[in-house]
Amino acid sequence: MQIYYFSRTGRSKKIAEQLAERYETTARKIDDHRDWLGKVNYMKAGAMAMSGKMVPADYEKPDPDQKIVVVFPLWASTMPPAVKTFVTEIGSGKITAVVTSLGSTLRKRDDFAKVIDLVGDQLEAPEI
Ligand SMILES: Cc1cc2nc3c(=O)[nH]c(=O)nc-3n(C[C@H](O)[C@H](O)[C@H](O)COP(=O)(O)O)c2cc1C
Repeated sequence: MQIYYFSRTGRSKKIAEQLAERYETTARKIDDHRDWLGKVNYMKAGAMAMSGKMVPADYEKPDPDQKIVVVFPLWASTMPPAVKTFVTEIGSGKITAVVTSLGSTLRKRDDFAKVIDLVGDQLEAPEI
């Protein structure tokens, strides 16, 4: 089990770390080296996600023979740009997506091996 995450405010990171602990592995960060915090960056984040943009992303290369789980926040009903990069490079069909959000769910989901929606204020690590 390989657990990856992208997180702006820490909710997805927390879930990834809980899963990593459960499966006795480490949570690996998908890192775009950008600061998405603050109001202006929030707007930028939404606009970039909505337009389907990708940004370069650093991450430890996954072993293709092991299961890949990615925990990430829903941005404008879709993936954050760095997650889109990861999914495009690795192939969505191999990935179980765990999507954290406040109210809505991932719109385009059929390409993933599986999608688990974690919606609301209080999130708990799901069964994978
Ligand atoms: C740019 C942006 C767009 C968002 N769009 C949505 C959305 O469409 N639907 C929703 O329910 N939550 C939306 N959210 C809320 C986040 O998905 C939610 O707070 C998430 O759990 C945050 O995870 P994180 O702490 O790992 O960044 C959005 C947040 C951001 C920053």
